[in-house]
Amino acid sequence: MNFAKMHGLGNDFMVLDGVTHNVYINPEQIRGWADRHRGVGFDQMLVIEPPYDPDLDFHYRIFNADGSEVAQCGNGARCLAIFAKRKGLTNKNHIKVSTKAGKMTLHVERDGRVTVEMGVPQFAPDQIPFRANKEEQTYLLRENDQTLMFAAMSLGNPHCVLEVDSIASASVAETGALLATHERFPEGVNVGFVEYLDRSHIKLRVYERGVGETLACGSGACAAAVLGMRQGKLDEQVEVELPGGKLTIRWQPGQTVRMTGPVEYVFDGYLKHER
Ligand SMILES: N[C@H](CCC[C@H](N)C(=O)O)C(=O)O
Repeated sequence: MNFAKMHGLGNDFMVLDGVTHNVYINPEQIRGWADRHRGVGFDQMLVIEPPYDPDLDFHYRIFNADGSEVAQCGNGARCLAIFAKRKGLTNKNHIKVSTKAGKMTLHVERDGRVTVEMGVPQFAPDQIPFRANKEEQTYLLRENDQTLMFAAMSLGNPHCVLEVDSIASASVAETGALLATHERFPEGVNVGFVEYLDRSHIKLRVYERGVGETLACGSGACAAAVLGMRQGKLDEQVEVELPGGKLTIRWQPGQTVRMTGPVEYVFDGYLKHER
């Protein structure tokens, strides 16, 4: 089975062509291939498939390293656009795809970066989903001997974002693991830690559901920017500095979030794969 290894700011992917071939995978295989010592090694697996809808170009499926299937991956969407063009699956520069979350458009820019229309953010607790009595700008959660304050939303996948004075000293692993599996997030959650530099620049680290901390999280960058804008702390275009590099996020209330960033195509691989 052929695959491509790609990344967006170090958030790395094993990409499979499910358009030209039938791809048969299961969670146990995904976990094995995700292993960075015994397998290929990746944060997520992406599978591009034929569209379900005639006015779309492709459908795409996303699997975390733990084998869980999810509905949104911003860095992955950028890589998918470049993969589809490199493999000759399309010659378009504006590619319409669907995921479990809905429809997105991928715009391949002249400089090789890709802009993704990520969809309209959802803030209602039952849309995230997050167990809360009503929608708030920020929520408080008491756990052990600490009180955590965060904002929360969905972009087809759930995000909560905590403001910290310095992301360098943020307890990403501990607090990330605690929130990512907390009962008040019945489907889990991606946990962002944001440091505000000014009204158009933030620093961000993300503990991803189903993976752990990654070098970058596209939907997490969108969530941190949108939640900051919504709290009046950020302007409508924000540069998000992640450990792996920078993304540009643009949003206005009621509109789709737009994320722009780079893509790297690292290598083509082949896996001897018995079904
Ligand atoms: N871990 C995420 C999926 C991948 C998101 C991230 N890699 C991105 O670039 O958006 C989740 O379980 O919702």
